[in-house]
Amino acid sequence: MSASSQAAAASIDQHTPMMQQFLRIKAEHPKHLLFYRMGDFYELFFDDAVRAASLLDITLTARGKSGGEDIPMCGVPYHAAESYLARLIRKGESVAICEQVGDPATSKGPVKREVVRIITPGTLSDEALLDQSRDNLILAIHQGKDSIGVAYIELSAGIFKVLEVADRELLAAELSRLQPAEVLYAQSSGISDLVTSKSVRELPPWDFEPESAERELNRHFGTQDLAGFGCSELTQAVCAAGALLRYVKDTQRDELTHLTSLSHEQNSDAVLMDPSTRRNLEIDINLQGGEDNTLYSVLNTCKTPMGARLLRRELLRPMAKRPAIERRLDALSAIIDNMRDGDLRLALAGVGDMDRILTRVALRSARPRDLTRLRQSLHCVPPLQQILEHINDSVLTDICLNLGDFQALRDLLDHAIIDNPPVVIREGGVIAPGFNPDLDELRGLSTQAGDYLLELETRERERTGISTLKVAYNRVHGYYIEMSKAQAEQAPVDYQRRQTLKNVERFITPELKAFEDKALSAKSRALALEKELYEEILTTLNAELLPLRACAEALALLDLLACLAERAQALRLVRPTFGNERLFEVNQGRHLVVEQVSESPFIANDLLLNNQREMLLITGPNMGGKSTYMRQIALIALMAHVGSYVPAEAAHLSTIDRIFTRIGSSDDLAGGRSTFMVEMTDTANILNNATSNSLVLMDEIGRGTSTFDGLSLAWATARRLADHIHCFTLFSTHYFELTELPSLCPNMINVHLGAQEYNDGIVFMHTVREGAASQSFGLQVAKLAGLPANVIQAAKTKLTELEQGSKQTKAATAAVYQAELFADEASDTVKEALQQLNPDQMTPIEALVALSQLKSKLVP
Ligand SMILES: Nc1ncnc2c1ncn2[C@@H]1O[C@H](COP(=O)(O)OP(=O)(O)OP(=O)(O)O)[C@@H](O)[C@H]1O
Repeated sequence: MSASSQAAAASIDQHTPMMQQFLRIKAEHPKHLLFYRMGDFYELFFDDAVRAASLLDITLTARGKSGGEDIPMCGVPYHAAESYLARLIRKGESVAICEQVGDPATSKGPVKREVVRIITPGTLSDEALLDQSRDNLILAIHQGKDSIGVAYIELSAGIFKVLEVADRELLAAELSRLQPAEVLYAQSSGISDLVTSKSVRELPPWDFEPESAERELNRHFGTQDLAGFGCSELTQAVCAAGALLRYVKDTQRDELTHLTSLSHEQNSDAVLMDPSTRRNLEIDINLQGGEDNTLYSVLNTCKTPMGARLLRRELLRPMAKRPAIERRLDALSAIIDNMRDGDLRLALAGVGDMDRILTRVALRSARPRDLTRLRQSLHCVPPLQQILEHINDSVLTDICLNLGDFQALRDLLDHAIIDNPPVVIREGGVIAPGFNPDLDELRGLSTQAGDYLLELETRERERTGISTLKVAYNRVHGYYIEMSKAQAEQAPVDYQRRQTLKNVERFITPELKAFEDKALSAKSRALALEKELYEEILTTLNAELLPLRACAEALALLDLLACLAERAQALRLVRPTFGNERLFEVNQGRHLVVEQVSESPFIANDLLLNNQREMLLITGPNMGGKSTYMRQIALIALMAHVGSYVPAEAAHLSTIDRIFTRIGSSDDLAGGRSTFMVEMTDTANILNNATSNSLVLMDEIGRGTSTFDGLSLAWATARRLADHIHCFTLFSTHYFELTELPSLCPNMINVHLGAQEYNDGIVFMHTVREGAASQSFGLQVAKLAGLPANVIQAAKTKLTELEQGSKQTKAATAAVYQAELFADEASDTVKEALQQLNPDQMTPIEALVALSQLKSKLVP
């Protein structure tokens, strides 16, 4: 039996009143670690203590007894709680923060305590707990009959969105894009296998009930129905959104007024990519799971964390609609043509993480330094507007408008908050002098105290004749007059003993006591007033939350555009053009990431895909550059759809709806799928879902199984894509048999990556040329890789043997084919005779004789 169940079993009355209070509160939060505030510590008891002590590697002790057993306990200091919380949350735990809310002075029994907030991995807003480079989402899923509803909230940025997907595949794609920190779904809804987040919560099914979900959302937004958000038809998504909103409100113990709207993410607005495509293209995470050498790492030079997070979001969900893409491209061109990216970036450098600061303002947990960073960000606005006013572009004009005019707020923050305030308001010293006359007066009393105390000290030294006498102050005992033990006997009669230490005695006099009362009350009144003023400033900011939020969004977008403009120039990128005709033409395209990391110069290559050339069959030696070429094409398409310039001399394309990739082979052992199974699942997904507007990359499919099986599967897949789906496809293969396909399918074209033999070795040209490769160079590449010479020699001998065998197999296949032609009439003797023939070892005369003998058997 666990410790807390033991406690529960033991009658609650057997516990101390404090422990009774703890158990009552804990019973309401069985799934959270309860941080129970006791003075300067948060303490944890029973199972919570055992769990937290092991997760945090802190000492587990005991406090009191329950049912005769010690009660396990551990604690963390209140002032350092954040770092402990961060560690627990990173491990997927949720923590209920229970504070003392009553006044200890007037409380009978234990002081009143309440859970004021529940911190869960998906509902973070504290700066110390958040990773500034990525969104932190909480997401809810509701499985309906025909579709799956998804809702997610990014609390720290005030984002609330819904979407619906048709099936589990698309749900997996969205989960891999959004990477939620916490996921909610209804018990036994059958989707748990798709969710990989560390923190998942199963809620009772009735939390997702449609009517109450709609009511909850309408009440929150003050709306009659959800049509204004374009969500009235989205039953499943609304169920998910209702459950999600209720959960987040419950954990935050807040009305979340900063979540001001709900928006519908339409699938048709975005270029969709499934999880393996995102992984294969190494968009923001490389194949090893790190962040370096990814498209995001090469493109991200944003000046603000908001801009960087927006860039990541956009790369994972590029735009699918041409007008939206072109608006973005126009804005980018306008910045580049006016050469203003440098100025913009300079001005943006002072902008802080305003998005997240505003959420803390809304939740009233903003700290003094949040306000100074907000002030600094608002000061960056006018110079940015000045730059933007000179550029003629509709997106930039909108940004300029949305940046807003916050003169009054700027002035308020300038006057209200000192330059470098302390971290927290608790000890005061945050509100600037001159902001509030009452505060100045109260503070004056404390400051004048310094002069008064000096004067008192001189006076008392003279009166007592003790020249080493000191007047001082400490937090526990207040003001005192101190002298050595030996001198204490000369203390006047009005000196009352306050504290005795080893070598000194401390006294208080009636005069000093009267002063202390006045000074201390001035100090505490000043502190109370300061807190009041701080709250008022938060209220003033909250009244402007909507325009401030719009300003933060505009800053993020501007940062993104300035970053893309800077990258376009630094990396020699070009503006892509979009047309209505199906086309994908690239002149001298490059792979940005390979180009950055490679020491040798990158060889640029062309591409042409159109209605007549829908599929490229790519052959060439290992290491020739097939995968690089295919990925570079997909990345160019992706960047163009983000509205970015692309690495090429020119690029003309039409919009695409999805990018699919079947690249490389990795086992999914955890998911119980072998390499070949993963390969075939990916292929099935492509064949089932690709449309004529999709871009498909197929890298060497079929290599995970036996040659004939693999060849047949690759053959049939290529034909399906070219004959029926008509998507733009890049299909690389080592099966030379496939290079015959273009003679059957006119929309397929052979291209190859060049290589040349040189002194028994190989030189890769990395250039893409029309036509099929003539040989595979496998052994040369193996030699290059350092395979021992004797192994290479043995492989050569075997290769010759196999090539011989293959010729015979081909001849035998032809013979069988012939036999089948005559199958109806052919007697068993003919079949037998055919099987015994070995055309490779026959002279022409022997062949002729055999032929005439066969004929005589068939046609007597
Ligand atoms: N266009 C290029 N310019 C310069 N270097 C390149 C180019 N393309 C590829 N490379 C280099 O060649 C290496 C091999 O490329 P890649 O993996 O694309 O070959 P591959 O043909 O797909 O090989 P395999 O068939 O073994 O999978 C890359 O790591 C890169 O360093």
